[in-house]
Amino acid sequence: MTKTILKALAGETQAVPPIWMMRQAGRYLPEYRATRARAGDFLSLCYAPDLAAEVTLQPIRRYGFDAAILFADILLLPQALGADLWFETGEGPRLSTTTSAADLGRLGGKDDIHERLSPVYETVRILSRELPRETTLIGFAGAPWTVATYMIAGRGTPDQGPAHALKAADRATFSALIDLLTESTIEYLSAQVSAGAEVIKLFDSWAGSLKGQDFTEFALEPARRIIAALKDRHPDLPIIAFPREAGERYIGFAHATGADCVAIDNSVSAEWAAEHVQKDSCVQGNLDPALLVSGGQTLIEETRRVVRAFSGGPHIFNLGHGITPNADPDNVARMIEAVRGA
Ligand SMILES: Cc1c2[nH]c(c1CCC(=O)O)Cc1[nH]c(c(CCC(=O)O)c1C)Cc1[nH]c(c(CCC(=O)O)c1C)Cc1[nH]c(c(C)c1CCC(=O)O)C2
Repeated sequence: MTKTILKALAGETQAVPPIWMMRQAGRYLPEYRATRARAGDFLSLCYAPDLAAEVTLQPIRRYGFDAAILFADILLLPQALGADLWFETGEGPRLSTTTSAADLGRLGGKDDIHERLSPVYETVRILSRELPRETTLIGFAGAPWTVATYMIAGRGTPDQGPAHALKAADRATFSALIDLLTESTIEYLSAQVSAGAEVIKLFDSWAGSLKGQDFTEFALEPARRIIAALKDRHPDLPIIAFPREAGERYIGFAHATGADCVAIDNSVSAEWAAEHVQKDSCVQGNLDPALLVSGGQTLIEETRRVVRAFSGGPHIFNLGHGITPNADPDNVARMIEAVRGA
């Protein structure tokens, strides 16, 4: 039996699309909040393999999703390279900033990351033993540009201003940081695959703020390098790329990078993505996560609309971005019913 997610990634059109959800292990679930309280804080949860595996399994038990995504965070990699990382309650991540050649020189190299990240690999090993046979295990990392935006600013920013400023002022240092992240991401993801991850997803959450040649150089090209290196080491590995809010640049992204699937945010319509993106590859997406807060008949109709729009080709049902903490867990069940019963 081939798993439904792997069939979609191999290009198969299925009558009922497989389904999972970005941030499916998260604060909207009471059982997640309880395990997180046991761990103490978010980073302790990421580095405790038994508890990280437990929260990964919670949405699988509750909803029977077709895929589980490793519980970790894209900012563990900069921490493994030597950046300080902490989370301010209610505000989000904080990091020591990397904005000069001297800062870059203080970071470790691509082969120095594994000791710090070994608990993540252990989480993957536990999950590959404990997941149901039909469930696919997805590993992930942030794409170099997105991770760099946090390292340069030391926090999340609405417009990635500090990263754009460094790119303009000191392109050599900026490019060296992107290169270090590209090389380290290859090692990190390859270790996840060796530990048992069956699919890899590359999150470029801020790809949409790169325009023109910058998009080519800092979103497309690093993704291409990471995907080529991973497929060289693990020839059958399927890879999902998520250049969020890439708009027109979604077109041809799979072909140019070698990705097997492109995840689509909800700033474009499913009908547009079916016509322009799904013709080249599997697509994943793109229900508006806000519908899981508001629910009602609109949630059911929009869910059916996404399924219908993508029904002519390979499709993995998902949201356009992560589910939010204020979403209603019952709405998730209603959405799944609308996909599977549609
Ligand atoms: C930009 C980014 C980050 N992390 C991630 C991204 C890329 C995807 C995206 O755009 O959402 C990716 C991520 N973060 C998390 C996962 C786990 C797997 C999943 O369920 O999808 C994944 C794949 C757990 C998490 N990562 C985080 C949480 C919430 C932490 C908590 O429990 O308090 C979770 C479940 C924290 C986090 N981590 C990050 C931020 C900005 C925040 C704070 C925002 C928030 O609080 O929601 C960085």
